Amino acid sequence: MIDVKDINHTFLLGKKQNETALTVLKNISFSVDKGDILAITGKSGSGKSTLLNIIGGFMKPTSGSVFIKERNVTNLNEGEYADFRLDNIGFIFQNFQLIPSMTAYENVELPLVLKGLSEKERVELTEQTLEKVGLSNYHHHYPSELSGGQQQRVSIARTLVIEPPIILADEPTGSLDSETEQEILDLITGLNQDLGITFLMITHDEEVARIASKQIHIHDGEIVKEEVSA
Ligand SMILES: Nc1ncnc2c1ncn2[C@@H]1O[C@H](COP(=O)(O)OP(=O)(O)OP(=O)(O)O)[C@@H](O)[C@H]1O
Repeated sequence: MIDVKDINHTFLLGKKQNETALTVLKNISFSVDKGDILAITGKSGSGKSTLLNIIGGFMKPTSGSVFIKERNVTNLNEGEYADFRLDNIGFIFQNFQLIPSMTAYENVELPLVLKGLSEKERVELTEQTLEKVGLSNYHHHYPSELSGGQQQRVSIARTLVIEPPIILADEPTGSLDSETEQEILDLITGLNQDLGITFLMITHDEEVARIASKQIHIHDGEIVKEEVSA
């Protein structure tokens, strides 16, 4: 479903004419099958977020290609990638990235507004999705009126509402306590098993990596270990 082929990435730092090059990804290749949960592990600064940003189309790699559903997405321009994302890729972030001035319901409904769905379709899908994440009674709450775990559920619902086949998650439980972390991991595992959603997840937490079907470990921009769970 996702094929990452020979990705290299170098940042140029400093002023023009006086730049220094920092290579943060070296010859990264791996593939993810439909229904996998892939954990990308590695210490701070190893290049995990850069890799996820490249796969999510927010950055172009210096060289190499990413194929998603057999399409070479590295060649897409910004607008084309935005359309591709809306149909194929959801995102979950450590700090939830909800819009504070919108209620839980409005946050979840937003991608459907962007997709141009009718109000009737939006109501149905938004209500169903909030129910799937266990937040039927929280439609009118603003993010500041919700716990961290509830906010992450809203952010998962916001991504789920467009029914993406793939979800990219950057430390999805990084700011939650261990009990809440387990609830969110159960939700992710359930979505993977029940809806067949493929997850790519950055984590430095062994507990989180444990739910993965496959793990790649990055050190200084290189894959140094690849493991498939039994
Ligand atoms: N926009 C940028 N410009 C220059 N250097 C960058 C940029 N983004 C990241 N880097 C550098 O690239 C390296 C890899 O960063 P990256 O954020 O991918 O690591 P990470 O493994 O996700 O770290 P963390 O776990 O702390 O989030 C770091 O040395 C970082 O300083």
